[in-house]
Amino acid sequence: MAESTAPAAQDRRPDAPLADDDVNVWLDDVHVTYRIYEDRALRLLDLARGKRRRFREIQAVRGIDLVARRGETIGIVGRNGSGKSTLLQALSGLLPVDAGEVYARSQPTLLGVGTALQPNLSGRRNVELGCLALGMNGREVDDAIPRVLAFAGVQDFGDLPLRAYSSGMRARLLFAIATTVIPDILVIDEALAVGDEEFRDKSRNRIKELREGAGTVFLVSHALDTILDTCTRVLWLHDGQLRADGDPGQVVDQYKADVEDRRRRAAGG
Ligand SMILES: Nc1ncnc2c1ncn2[C@@H]1O[C@H](COP(=O)(O)OP(=O)(O)OP(=O)(O)O)[C@@H](O)[C@H]1O
Repeated sequence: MAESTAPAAQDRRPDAPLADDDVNVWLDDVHVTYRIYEDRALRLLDLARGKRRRFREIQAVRGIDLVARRGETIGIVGRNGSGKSTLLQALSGLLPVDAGEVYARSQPTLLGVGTALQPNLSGRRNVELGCLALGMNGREVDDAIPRVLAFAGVQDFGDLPLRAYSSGMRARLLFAIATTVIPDILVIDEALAVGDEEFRDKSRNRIKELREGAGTVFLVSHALDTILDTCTRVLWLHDGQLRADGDPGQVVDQYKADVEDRRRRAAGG
């Protein structure tokens, strides 16, 4: 059973936890289901025969309750397909929920490996567009460009199109853009894992600054060392549900023990 910091049942009013100034995000019994239509050829055949389209439902997130406070860096661990990315997208407002509610004090900034940068535009231009999207004015953008390129370590590549960057360089630039303005709520999906060791240290420090700036950071990663180094609290997601929520060391140990157990059982031991 997860030790959840979810609000008590009698507090389930829309604004109950948000009345507390320290609460940045509140997930109230959130469910997300994907509906996937089967093979296109079969679908056309079904339509021709007047049958209804066949689909499968995948309940990726099943009833998550969570209260996230300022100053928390919340790691999310779990095996492949356990619903981590889906939860981050729902939390960031990019995916509709089927049931439950997501409350956030401000728009979360989602930083993921797949987040869009424009491959045919230069690094400089991508920084410019990113900073404008974050609400900076022209002068702030001009100031930010060299700083962001330098933080990402791509100052010598500023004029080259992004397609000439390695995937690590792109991830570094994305991280640098998203963290120029300190967001209240930063959501990171594996992005740290892409940078090299030196950049991981820089991004870890940057996350610490964000946390000290009283923001809330969510971080999904399979790199448990990064989770332990960075997070103040860890959630373990399993089959779309919370298995544990609490102290990073304890939750990561429980998760590792479960992985080991599964490995032994799979090996027939
Ligand atoms: N766009 C999608 N359409 C349909 N099903 C999806 C989609 N994205 C994810 N799923 C399904 O939802 C479930 C949760 O996937 P999700 O990507 O959230 O897991 P995850 O824990 O982030 O996995 P990983 O560690 O592999 O990145 C999986 O069963 C997956 O097959």
